[in-house]
Amino acid sequence: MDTKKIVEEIIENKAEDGGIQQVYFVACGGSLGAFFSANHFMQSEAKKLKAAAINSNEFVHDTPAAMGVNSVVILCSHAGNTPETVKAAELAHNKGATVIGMTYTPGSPLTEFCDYVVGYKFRTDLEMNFSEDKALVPLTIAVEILNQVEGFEAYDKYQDGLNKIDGIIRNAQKQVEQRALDFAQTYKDDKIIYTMGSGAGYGAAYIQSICIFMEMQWINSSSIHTGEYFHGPFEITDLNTPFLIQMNEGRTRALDERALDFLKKYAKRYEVVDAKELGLSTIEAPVVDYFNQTLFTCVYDIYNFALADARKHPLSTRRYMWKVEY
Ligand SMILES: O=P(O)(O)OC[C@H]1O[C@](O)(CO)[C@@H](O)[C@@H]1O
Repeated sequence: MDTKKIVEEIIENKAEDGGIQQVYFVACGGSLGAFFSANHFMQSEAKKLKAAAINSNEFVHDTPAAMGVNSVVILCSHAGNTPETVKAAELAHNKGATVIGMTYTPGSPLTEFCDYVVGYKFRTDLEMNFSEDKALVPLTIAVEILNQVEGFEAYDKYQDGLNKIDGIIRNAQKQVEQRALDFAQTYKDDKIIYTMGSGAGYGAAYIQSICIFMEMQWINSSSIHTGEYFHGPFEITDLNTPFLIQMNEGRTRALDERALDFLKKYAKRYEVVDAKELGLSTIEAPVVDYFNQTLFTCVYDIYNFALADARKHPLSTRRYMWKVEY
């Protein structure tokens, strides 16, 4: 069933109970980060609908009081077997919420408690169109929910963006090929790399920090919000500390520019990934913000393969994950 029909059916089923009032995005790690732009979209654009992105275990132990028959709970687990995400799905199901499960693994344990199961493509899928990316699938669901519940004026502009994003990302990936190799050579021996970002693109910086630098490369990191940078983190800026700063195209670009101006003055080792320079501006202004995350994540792929190669540390290396009890 396509997204539009799924949302129509959910609205019909909830019509007598007060309709959809809340949307919760629930997952762990990279799958939670993939929800950030969809959640940001809801929080920015909705006048009545409430939305939150919540770690699965927090959702289980500190369940929002409003969660129930008027909620749509969208969960994501790539493997579909992260225990706390499966538990969160079961809890949402038992409370009467409509449960949408996103997984890359059909038939995985997560799907047992889902009213709808939605797939997505992963960036290693050679045949993929980037509009089916893990961050864009929940965003498309969110756009559909908002449009059908409250109306969303830029709905057609969003569909146009979906049609354009694949070409934009393919060009951008080519554009950064040499830069990624240079980055890998420059930073391969660093023990710490901070990431910086803001707004609807922030999820890419978050994933890059926790899943790539920390999990897959064992490099210390933290994602710093460019607006928050001036309220603490900027004190660690010096000529040696590396930063990867992403520049959004859209409403929060001013925050990123302010942080970059400071880096230009007081830092020396920073890499700039700029959505405007990478061609995102062909997507129309009212919706362009929401495409930053997928562009950055897919461009980081090129950097990450180069870095892993230069460091001789494959992205699949783990010490604890899936190996010990946790
Ligand atoms: O529930 P999922 O999406 O399979 O996630 C499992 C793991 O994969 C990651 O998203 C990336 O390896 C981790 O952050 C997470 O712990």
